[in-house]
Amino acid sequence: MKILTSSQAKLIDKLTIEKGIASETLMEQAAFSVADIAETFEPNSILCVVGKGNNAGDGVAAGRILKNKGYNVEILIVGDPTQGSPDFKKQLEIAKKFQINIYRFDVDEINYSQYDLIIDGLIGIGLTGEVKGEVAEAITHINSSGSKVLSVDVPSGISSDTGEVLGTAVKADQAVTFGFLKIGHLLYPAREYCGEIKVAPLSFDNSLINSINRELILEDTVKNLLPNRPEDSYKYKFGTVLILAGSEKYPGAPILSAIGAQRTGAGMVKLITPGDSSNVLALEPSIIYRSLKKEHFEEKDVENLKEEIEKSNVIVLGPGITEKAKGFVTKLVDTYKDDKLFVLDADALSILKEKDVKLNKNFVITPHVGELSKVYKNLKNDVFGLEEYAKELRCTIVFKSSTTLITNGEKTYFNITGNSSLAKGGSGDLLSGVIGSYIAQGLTTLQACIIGSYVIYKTARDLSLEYTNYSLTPKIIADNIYKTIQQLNS
Ligand SMILES: NC(=O)C1=CN([C@@H]2O[C@H](COP(=O)(O)OP(=O)(O)OC[C@H]3O[C@@H](n4cnc5c(N)ncnc54)[C@H](OP(=O)(O)O)[C@@H]3O)[C@@H](O)[C@H]2O)[C@@H](O)CC1
Ligand SMILES: [K+]
Repeated sequence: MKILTSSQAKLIDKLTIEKGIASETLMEQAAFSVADIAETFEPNSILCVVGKGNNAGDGVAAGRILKNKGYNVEILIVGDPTQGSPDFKKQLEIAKKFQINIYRFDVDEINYSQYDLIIDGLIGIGLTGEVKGEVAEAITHINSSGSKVLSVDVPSGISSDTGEVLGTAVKADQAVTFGFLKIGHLLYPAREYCGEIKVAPLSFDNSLINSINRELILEDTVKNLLPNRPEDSYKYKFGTVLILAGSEKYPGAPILSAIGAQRTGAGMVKLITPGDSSNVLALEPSIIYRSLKKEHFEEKDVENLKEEIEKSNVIVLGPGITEKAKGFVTKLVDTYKDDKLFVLDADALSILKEKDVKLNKNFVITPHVGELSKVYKNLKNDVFGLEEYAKELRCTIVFKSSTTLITNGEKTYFNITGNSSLAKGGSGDLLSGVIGSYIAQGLTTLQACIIGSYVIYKTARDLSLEYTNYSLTPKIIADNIYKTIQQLNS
């Protein structure tokens, strides 16, 4: 499912109209979908609260369709309708002919609570700046009405490009958008304001779809990425993952990475760690394990580990290493950046603090919000900034957040499969191992991040029904990864 910015949506709209599909036709289609979804609320009475742009046009047209079907519908206009968009004004003229009561926010007193359903057609993708004045007041009324709310396109007040609340926003039970999702639907806080999101079809010109470089990760996207596993194969065919992780202080993190790699199909998983993570063998004896018996990795270990490094396909570097291993990370990356594939996680990311650090397409980095803010800046709602950073570093970034973003600067994937069960120490360690495993099995770094994150997040989502988001742990997720792989393989 492709994801658009507001300007891409406007462009697709414009190009479709240029090909001869009238804007009225698109609006009628949009309004029909809004009306269809409104009916699922089984309302007796409906208030369409509209502004004066085309989002309002959709709202008025949906109201008229519902009125025509026999529902008790009224319309409330916020703003001066004489200043409205041409399509909005047209819809208003039509609505008048259907004997709908039309009120004005600045004139009429409305009891918002008397309606079972409010259709929010105040502002859609045309939002510019913070919501103020009458529109802000109307949003407050909608939110305190106690009525069900269906937002047209996006909840009014939500930025469709960042998911931020600009001033104030409508809290919807459902939002119906057209043709494609918008970035704003998928990021917090907007995800909480949208409620359930429906994507209704519209006769858009689809020739532009291939040029849209942002996409939501769905099961179908991932199914195609599951690496082939021919019967006639041997372990080296599925790659060797070398996990360089842990320290005396953090012996658990490398265990999770190693199990993650082993349980997702890598041919061989080697774990080398400074501390004592020997428990890994009790959990998964097939992992090759060695301890350097010291507090943390040191620069000279790069030379000591030469053989293991050179025999590996991909190196997962960072979980639990502490900042004391920085010299080791810098040397390892400098020495092998052109020859090996890398997944850099946790304290390995501290090398990004250095000025002018350049990675390359061999690298995946997996920062969470805090880690990225330390080495770069806070990009929580800034997809464009993240894409720029990936381009600058020339690598693939997995930005772990309530909506995880995966980008190489050219293409960006949104993962909304996870939940708060993953907001725990250890989830990231597990994920880094899984991504390493898929790279070892021959996927591109981008593909490995897509399937790797999906496998962990989907497993977590399914398990949290039983375990709850509180009690689910990365180890339990690791033990159940096979269930998600089974689903993908069916
Ligand atoms: N593919 C498509 O594109 C299709 C689009 N369609 C629909 O069109 C919608 C886009 O319509 P759009 O471009 O007319 O903009 P829209 O969302 O109505 O907002 C403009 C209005 O908001 C107001 N306003 C803005 N900022 C404000 C603020 N901070 N505070 C207060 N007011 C503010 C602004 O007021 P003004 O600044 O002009 O005074 C103006 O009146 C889209 O979301 C979808 O529903 C469908 O019909 C089918 C195909
Ligand atoms: K809206």
